[in-house]
Amino acid sequence: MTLTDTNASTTTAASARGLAKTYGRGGVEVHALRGVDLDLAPGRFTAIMGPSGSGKSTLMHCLAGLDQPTAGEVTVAGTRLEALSDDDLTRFRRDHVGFVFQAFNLLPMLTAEQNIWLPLELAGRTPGELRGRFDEVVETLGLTDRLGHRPAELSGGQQQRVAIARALVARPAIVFADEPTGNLDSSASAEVLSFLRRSVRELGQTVVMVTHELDAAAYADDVVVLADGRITARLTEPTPAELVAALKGGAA
Ligand SMILES: Nc1ncnc2c1ncn2[C@@H]1O[C@H](COP(=O)(O)OP(=O)(O)OP(=O)(O)O)[C@@H](O)[C@H]1O
Repeated sequence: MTLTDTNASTTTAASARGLAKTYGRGGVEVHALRGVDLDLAPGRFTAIMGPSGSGKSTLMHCLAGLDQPTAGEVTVAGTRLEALSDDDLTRFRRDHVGFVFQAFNLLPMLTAEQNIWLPLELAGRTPGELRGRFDEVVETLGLTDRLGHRPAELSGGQQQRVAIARALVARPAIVFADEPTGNLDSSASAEVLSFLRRSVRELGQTVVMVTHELDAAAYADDVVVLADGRITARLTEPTPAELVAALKGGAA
């Protein structure tokens, strides 16, 4: 296995214990998470699935340090997030967490290569130390001959691959992908998912993806199913039938 983050805990890339998140107060409380325990092993591709409103985004945001849980603990790359100040948390996310969103969020006036380097430049890191990693990521994502193109000159799938390269280049302990194929047609989705899969297999990257799509979840090693703020199933390389049964809340 090629683990790429030296700070990562040897057993989990990220974990949650007793995670709860309640929005609002008084008579209008919404219990988005109701006690979630989860361990995400390094070098694996995990899909988080469940009905609309089941807590998928809230779980991802708490794991990524973008939202604070009401109760419970989150550990990423061996660091307890609740122990960090706001500034330290921002720095921690920048150095250890990668994000891929449904909207590609590329800057239109920059080339693919400039978009990939931008977060590192903003963080004051020099390309020198990461040149080899850049080449490896670009090769894995099939972008070598697209680096000089601006986003408007790339297909949707290629733009999302640039966004994934941008998330991977700093060697994050974990990459969170929120509906990464939500804006893509089915062939571009398949292309993006297979490259995401390659980044797990070939670069040892840990990836967590929220998705509604059964086809997308089929690329993952592990699937976590949420319903009403609780984990109702954890499946490893499920068959489509097992996945459908778990999503319906029945026994697989
Ligand atoms: N900022 C907020 N304020 C109040 N309630 C919220 C807030 N964010 C989420 N919720 C509520 O928490 C619950 C879980 O929301 P969450 O977005 O995590 O679900 P989800 O599974 O990601 O849904 P979807 O698949 O529709 O994106 C929902 O009932 C939602 O309305």
